[in-house]
Amino acid sequence: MGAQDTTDIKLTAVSVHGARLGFGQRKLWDGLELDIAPGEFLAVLGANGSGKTSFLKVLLGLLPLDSGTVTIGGELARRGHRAIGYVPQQRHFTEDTPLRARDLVGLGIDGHKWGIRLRGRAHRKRVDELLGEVGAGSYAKIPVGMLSGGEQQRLRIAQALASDPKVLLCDEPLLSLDLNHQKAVSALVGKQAKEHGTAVVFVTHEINPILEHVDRVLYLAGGRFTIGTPEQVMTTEVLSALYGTRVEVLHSNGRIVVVGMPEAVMDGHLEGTPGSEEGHAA
Ligand SMILES: Nc1ncnc2c1ncn2[C@@H]1O[C@H](COP(=O)(O)OP(=O)(O)OP(=O)(O)O)[C@@H](O)[C@H]1O
Repeated sequence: MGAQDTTDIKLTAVSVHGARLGFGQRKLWDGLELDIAPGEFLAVLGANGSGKTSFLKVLLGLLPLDSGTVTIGGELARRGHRAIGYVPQQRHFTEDTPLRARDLVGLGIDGHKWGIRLRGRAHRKRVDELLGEVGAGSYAKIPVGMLSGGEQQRLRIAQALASDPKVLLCDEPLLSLDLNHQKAVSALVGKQAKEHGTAVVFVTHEINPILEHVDRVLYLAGGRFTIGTPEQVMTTEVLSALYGTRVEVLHSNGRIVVVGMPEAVMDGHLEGTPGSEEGHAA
C-alpha cells in the first residue's frame, strides 16, 4: 500500500466478526470472520443468490446482521459512512436524466467526505482526470441517459473514486464492459488499492479480469464460505468441498476455469462454455 494517511483506519479497514445472515429458513453465511487491511483487494465470488450483494449491503449498513458485528475503519457500519465509495450493481439512467457525464463524476467530488470542496478550475481539473482514467473524456458533455451501459458504468467507477475512499465496494462493476475496458477498470481499481491504500471489496462472477490484482477471495456457496488467496481457494479440492460436489478448477494461460458447478447455481450470469474465452465464473 502507498504512503497515504491511514490514521483513521489503524489496523483494519473492514472487520467482520461472528457474522450471520439469513432470510427466513435460508442461511447465507454463519460465523464469518474477516479483517480487510487498508490496500487489500478482496474478490467476493459465488453463484447467483449466494449472498454477494447482501454482503456489500451489510458493509454499507443497509442490511442488519442476524448476529455479529461489522466495522468500517473502527466504527460500526452505518448508512452513508464517509469512508466508503460504492459502485452499485448496474442500473441504467433514463434518457431524460438531467446530468452530463462530467456532472455525474463531479457529484462524487461534491459529496466529498472531508468537507473540503473543490471549486472552479481545481474541480474541473479533477473531473477531467477522473474522466480520463476511465476513458470517458470523449463523452464528458453528453447526457448520461444517452450513453451505453458500459459508458455509464465507467462514469460510476470514476464517481466512486472521486472521493479517494478508504473502502471501495464494487458490485459487479465489469458487467457490460468490453475486454479492454474490463482490463482498464480492473487496473484502475487495483491501483487505487495499492497506491492509495483503499481496501477494495469487489463482487464479481468472473475472477480472471481482476486476478492479478486480487489478494484474497471470499467464496460464498450454499450457505457456506471459504476465504484465502486465489491459489488457496481456486482449487478443485477446496471448491468441491465448498459446493459439496465435484467441480474441476482448471488453470490455463493464467486463467482460471471452473467446470461442473451444480445445476442449481449455473443460472443467470454464468455464461460461456467451459474452456471458452469467457470461461466460467469462478
Ligand atoms: N431483503 C431480502 N429479503 C429476503 N430475501 C433476500 C433479501 N435480500 C436478498 N435475499 C435473498 O438472499 C439471497 C442472496 O441474495 P444476493 O442478492 O445477496 O445474492 P448475490 O450472490 O448477489 O446474487 P447475484 O449473483 O444473482 O447478484 C437470494 O436468494 C435473495 O433472494
